[in-house]
Amino acid sequence: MSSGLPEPWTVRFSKSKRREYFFHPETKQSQWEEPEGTDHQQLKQYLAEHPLRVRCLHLLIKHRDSRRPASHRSEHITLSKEEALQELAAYQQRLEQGERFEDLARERSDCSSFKRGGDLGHFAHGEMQPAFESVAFALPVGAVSAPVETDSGVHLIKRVA
Ligand SMILES: O=C(O)CN(Cc1ccccc1)C(=O)c1nc(-c2ccccc2)[nH]c1C(=O)O
Repeated sequence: MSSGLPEPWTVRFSKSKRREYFFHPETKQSQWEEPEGTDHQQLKQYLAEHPLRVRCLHLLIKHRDSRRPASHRSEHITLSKEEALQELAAYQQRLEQGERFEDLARERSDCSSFKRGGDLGHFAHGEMQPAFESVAFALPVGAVSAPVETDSGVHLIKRVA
């Protein structure tokens, strides 16, 4: 679907100003106003279907091959990736049985976000590891991912906004 922006303009999210801005990848020009010739209605429709940022919870289980195999739970994580995936599958079942994602993340996540029930807040493209980002942005609001592997470990991701 077209963004309604004249080529090759793109739309990005400014974290500092917490709003979208427009960027021309060739001239490197950026501006707050919609570029000349933008189809405003099409841009609004596009942004409704292609959010510039999402908000997710996640439950991270680290293993011995994680980039930093340590967390608030263990100074030296020796779990294999296989064992971590098996543990994650058990958490998927508990979610399917109705337990709250936040409670399970608080109970088990190796990420420092455990104390916030796994809440990572809002993030835009380019802020998370690629595998994490692509799954997070593809999730419908309210949905939980299948296990996702990153350099940090293995994750379940729930999109909340
Ligand atoms: O990968 C590394 O070298 C170390 N990290 C990165 C990190 C460390 C502390 C805070 C946030 C991210 C982690 O292992 C890590 N990654 C995450 C993470 C990964 C994907 C999405 C959100 C958080 N959390 C943690 C953590 O310890 O708390």
